[in-house]
Amino acid sequence: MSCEDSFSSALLDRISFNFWWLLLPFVMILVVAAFIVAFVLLLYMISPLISPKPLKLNGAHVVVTGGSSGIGKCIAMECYRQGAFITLVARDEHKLVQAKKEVEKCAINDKQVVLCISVDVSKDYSQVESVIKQAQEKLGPVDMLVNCAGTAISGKFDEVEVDRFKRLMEVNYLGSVYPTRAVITTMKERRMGRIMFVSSQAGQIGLFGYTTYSPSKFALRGLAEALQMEMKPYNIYVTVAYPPDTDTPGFAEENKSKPLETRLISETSGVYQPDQVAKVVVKDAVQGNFTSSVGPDGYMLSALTCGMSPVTSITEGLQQIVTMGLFRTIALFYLGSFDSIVRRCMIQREQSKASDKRE
Ligand SMILES: NC(=O)C1=CN([C@@H]2O[C@H](COP(=O)(O)OP(=O)(O)OC[C@H]3O[C@@H](n4cnc5c(N)ncnc54)[C@H](OP(=O)(O)O)[C@@H]3O)[C@@H](O)[C@H]2O)C=CC1
Ligand SMILES: CCCCCCCCCCCCCCCC(=O)[C@@H](N)CO
Repeated sequence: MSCEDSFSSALLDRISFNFWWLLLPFVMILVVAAFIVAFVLLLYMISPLISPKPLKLNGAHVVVTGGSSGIGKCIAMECYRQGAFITLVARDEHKLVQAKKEVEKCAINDKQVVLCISVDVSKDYSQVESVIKQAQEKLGPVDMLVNCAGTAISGKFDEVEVDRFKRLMEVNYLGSVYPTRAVITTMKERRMGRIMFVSSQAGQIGLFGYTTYSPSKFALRGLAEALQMEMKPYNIYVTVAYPPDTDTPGFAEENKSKPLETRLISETSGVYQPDQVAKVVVKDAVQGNFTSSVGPDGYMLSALTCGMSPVTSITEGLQQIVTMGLFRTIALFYLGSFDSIVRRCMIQREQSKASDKRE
């Protein structure tokens, strides 16, 4: 190799070496950009998980529709025990007066007041609006609205009277829309508030015998999700409660005409006491949790059916991510057992029909 050759190859090495160094700033920019993107993504993931500030029930005005009986009455009592002022809304005045006495027994100071208002929440919006106005004039703006007025009917799809489908949508769905509409403007102005919708486990799964009832409870979830997205910037938090079978006058009434299949399937989840249910759902609403469920089956159902519903804590989000597949596996077994209940009931009925004919 000549002297000249070795000189030019050294020069070439130098040039290529410098070329790589030239890339370094670009690489650094890329790394920084990647970090920024990852950070922004993380912020996006975390931002819906930030928990709201809990509502102080002491001195707050809580309106409970369906507050004269069952779950609603227990919710009113639970809030009263925490120092709230209560408006009970229902139709029957006699039941309202009785409930007022029971709620008053839970007082923790002598300033607390229970107001009763008799109105049908499902019929006329202007009526609902005017009674809410009355309540606000007496006890101040509503801090929390609990939509608990509702009825359950069970029966086979082709045996339920046709007008019941409309009636249940009126009571359970519109009966929650109207009071919510009546309180929301003031809540938006005050940049605070809580709205609770009392759905049901039958608002998470459609079961035999609930073709009238389930849709009216599923509807509440759609309303709640859309409303929550609109209301979050105003610091208003929406909660959907999904109680299991609960020992109330309404439940006793429903049981009188419940198909055997519905009874057997529902037994999977057991019967709870209304004060147990009230404690859980009030706590969730105060914390601003979007979903409120009761009992282990309730917990599994809520994780399984979370879909695109809002999350209110990091643990809730993580639990959903981790448990969903497992719960779906468990759910397949439940679904299998429900199918077999339905099949067995049908075979039994056909056998007893056949033996009746023979006699
Ligand atoms: N008990 C259970 O197993 C479960 C119940 N739920 C839901 O919880 C809620 C309460 O149930 P529960 O406590 O058992 O029921 P109850 O029948 O014991 O109480 C229902 C309450 O709602 C009121 N109400 C009914 N219709 C209207 C109306 N049109 N306008 C105003 N008030 C009305 C009733 O008073 P009045 O009749 O005087 O108007 C009563 O205060 C319902 O929405 C129900 O679907 C959910 C899951 C399980
Ligand atoms: C992992 C998956 C777990 C699945 C568990 C399924 C349990 C099903 C039980 C359904 C009970 C229906 C309650 C209806 C209550 C109601 O709203 C009426 N009683 C009103 O009066």
